[in-house]
Amino acid sequence: MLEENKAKGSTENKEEGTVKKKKLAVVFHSQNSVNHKNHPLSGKFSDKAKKAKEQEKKEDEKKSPNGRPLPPGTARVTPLKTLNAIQKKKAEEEKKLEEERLLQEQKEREEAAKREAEEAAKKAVEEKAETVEKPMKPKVNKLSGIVAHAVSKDGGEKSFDKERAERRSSAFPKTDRKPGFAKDFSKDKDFSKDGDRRSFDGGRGKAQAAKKPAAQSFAPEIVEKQSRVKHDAVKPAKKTYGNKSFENEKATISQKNRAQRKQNKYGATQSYERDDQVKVKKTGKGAFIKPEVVKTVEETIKSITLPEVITIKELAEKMKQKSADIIKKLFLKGQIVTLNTELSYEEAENIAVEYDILCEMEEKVDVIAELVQDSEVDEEKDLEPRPPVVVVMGHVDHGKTSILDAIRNTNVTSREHGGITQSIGAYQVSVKVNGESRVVTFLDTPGHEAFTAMRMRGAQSTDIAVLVVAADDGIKPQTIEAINHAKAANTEIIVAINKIDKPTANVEKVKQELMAYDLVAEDYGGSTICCPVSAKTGEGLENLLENIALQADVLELKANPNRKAYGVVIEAELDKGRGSVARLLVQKGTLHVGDVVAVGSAFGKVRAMIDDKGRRIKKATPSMPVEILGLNSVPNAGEIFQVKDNEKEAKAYADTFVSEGKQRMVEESRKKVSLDALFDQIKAGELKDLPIVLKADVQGSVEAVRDSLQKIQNEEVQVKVIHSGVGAINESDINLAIASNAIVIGFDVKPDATAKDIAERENVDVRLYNIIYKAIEDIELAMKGMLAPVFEEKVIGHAEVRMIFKSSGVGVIAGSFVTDGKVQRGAKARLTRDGEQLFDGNIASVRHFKDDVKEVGTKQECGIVLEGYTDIQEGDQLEVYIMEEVKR
Ligand SMILES: Nc1nc2c(ncn2[C@@H]2O[C@H](COP(=O)(O)OP(=O)(O)OP(=O)(O)O)[C@@H](O)[C@H]2O)c(=O)[nH]1
Repeated sequence: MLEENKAKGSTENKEEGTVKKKKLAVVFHSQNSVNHKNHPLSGKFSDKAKKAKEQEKKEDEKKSPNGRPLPPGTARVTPLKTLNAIQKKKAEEEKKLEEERLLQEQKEREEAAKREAEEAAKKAVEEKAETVEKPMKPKVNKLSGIVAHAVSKDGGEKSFDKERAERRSSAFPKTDRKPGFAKDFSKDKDFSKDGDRRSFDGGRGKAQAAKKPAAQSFAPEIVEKQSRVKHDAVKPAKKTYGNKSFENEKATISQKNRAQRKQNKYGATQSYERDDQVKVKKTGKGAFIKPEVVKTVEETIKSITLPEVITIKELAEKMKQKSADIIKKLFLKGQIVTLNTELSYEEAENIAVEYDILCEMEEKVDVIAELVQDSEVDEEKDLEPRPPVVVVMGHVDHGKTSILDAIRNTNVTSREHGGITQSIGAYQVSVKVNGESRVVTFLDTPGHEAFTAMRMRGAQSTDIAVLVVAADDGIKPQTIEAINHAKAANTEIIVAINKIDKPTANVEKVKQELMAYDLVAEDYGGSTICCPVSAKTGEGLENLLENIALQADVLELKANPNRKAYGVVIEAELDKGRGSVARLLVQKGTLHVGDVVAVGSAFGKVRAMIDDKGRRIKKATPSMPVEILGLNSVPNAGEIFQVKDNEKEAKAYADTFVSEGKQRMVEESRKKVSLDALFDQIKAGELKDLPIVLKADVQGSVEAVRDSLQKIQNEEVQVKVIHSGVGAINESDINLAIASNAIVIGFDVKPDATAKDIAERENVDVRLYNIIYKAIEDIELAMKGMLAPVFEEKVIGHAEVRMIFKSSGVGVIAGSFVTDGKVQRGAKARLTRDGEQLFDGNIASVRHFKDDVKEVGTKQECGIVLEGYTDIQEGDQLEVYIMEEVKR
């Protein structure tokens, strides 16, 4: 109807003009008003109607819901059903809102995750590019691999989304997305952690989750740090929780406080956490945080190597500490030291231990020993039999030279005979053994010299020692010496019982005597080969040679001839016309003319080579003695020679030898065994045996002293008498002592002049005794480090008595004139009259005029009081001396 009126009015308006229009407007107004009687809702909103309605409502309220009037005094209430419905509706509305909000948040998170993934992908690509350029560190390698997997083009994103959805559904089960979620979320610590991480970091969570296993296997620290970083990094996101964020934040704060309390308790954690927090702030929300490898501080025990002696300064440098600190520490312990104070290894070790530093004793490399060592290792298949090298030893006049000559003369062919013009210290002979031609090399240097010199570098140059014993004389001191030399060098001994042509010869007696020296002849049940020979008649020589050859077979003497030559110098000299001449024994390989030889401090190219028959030869094979020309200087006998590739190499060898040799000489002179240093050497573990060379005036003494000495031993060291004999200490004894680093003990004997010279030069400790127990006591004390010092008399001046004074207080004063030197208080004096010594004792006091003085010098007058001696006369001579401690 309204529509109709509207249409009608508009038509009328159009038809009747403006006046009508006005009227119509009024009509329209009245007709459209709800107050108009024609209005369809007329009366509905009128005051009257309103009032009526209210009245009706009041009436209704007085009725029960089912329309019955309420009893007076009761009010109408909303039914429970209706209330429930209202609440349900409200809850549904709230739920709807909450779901919408969560959906919104989820959307936001997905977007954030996408951004993260993109960023991670970008980083991975960058890292990959870096790893292509540089060699990858393990950490980068693993991480880049993981990231690459997370963003791989095909399926990478897909699996990423899928995994993210899975994780989200597991991290946020739908039942948890309720209004109480935030509260529960914050209360549940474990869930809160994971939930935080998984829900807020989105894509990063995925990437990191993907990294996690790899990172764990790589270094647990990485994972720990990552989780902490992520946990903090998501904090700002919590604020987006709208009205729930407050509760969430409260939970975070309480969590933080708990962490803080924990941090305060453990300082280390505190600083660690703080560092991370700083990092989080820097990186900001949503940024990809590259996990850092936390360097594990491993407790490493430092160790240093120390020499036997070290200065404070050197020690500080080795320990990387300040010298001042060490000096201070020692000072506080009552030790006053300076930078240059030398410390023993033990002292230095004690200091180092205080700095938690372990010490090791510096191992001294014997450069020369290394240098002379044969660097080439011969294989068994390359070895070929070589002639034995034999040395002939024995007592004086027992026939050594005669035997050697006889062997040489009977074994050289007529062609060679005339050729023997010179001795080169060794020669070779051919022997027929069982119809087979065999060669034997003889060294014709005096036996013990050959041993001592050859043993200089520890080279075993001789294979067999022929001990010559005259059948008519038996074992003599030098025979024993020779036995001991051979034994000390571990050389096989073949006994040649010589002069069997003599009527007084007694072969059996010699064999019996030999038994005292552990040389038991085969026919006496032993293994020592004894060959009766006569150098004069030549009898038995063939048999001797055969036995030598057989013994060589037993010893299986072999060498590789196809390699660079290596051997030993037999002797060497400077020849006026030919320069340096060295006689060598080739032990391995083949020496050729033109080879460059290095031998000790000498070197040079072999210019010429001469054999034992004086012939020029081009090459020398194992066990061959040769004379070579061409060295730049004269080498020492016993020195090792080696063939080098070129002169430069040989020169370098020689240079090292010279420099090291000097150093070694200093050290060796210090290291020589002496009773004074014995204890230190034992303690340092340098000594296990104490070798002794014993000489006495009679055999009875030798045995008595030897037996007593050999009984001396303690836990660390044992006395070993390596040689004992009757007679003065000679050159040979000293040489043996040098070669074996032994102490020489003389009982009622003295060293001869040469022996004394060598002993002094070579620092050999020679001890002389005339009472057995004193010798034993000294060695025992030395082994315990308690050997008393030795004092030596030192004359300091002479005086002549010119006047006698008598004093009631001091007795007789010898008014004397000091002719030379000085007279010293506390010194000793010997008074002689007409060459006869009347007094030897202490000087009680020395006066100059009336004053007591410490000393009076040459050409001065003084008063001397002798302790306990008054029978002094004018003209008496006084020799003043002091007792000085001598270093032994
Ligand atoms: N009857 C006899 N005399 C011999 C024999 N061998 C050596 N002689 C003699 O013994 C003496 C010493 O001989 P050498 O060969 O000089 O003895 P050595 O051991 O070499 O002597 P040194 O070189 O001084 O150590 C000489 O007069 C030889 O003639 C032998 O078998 N029978």
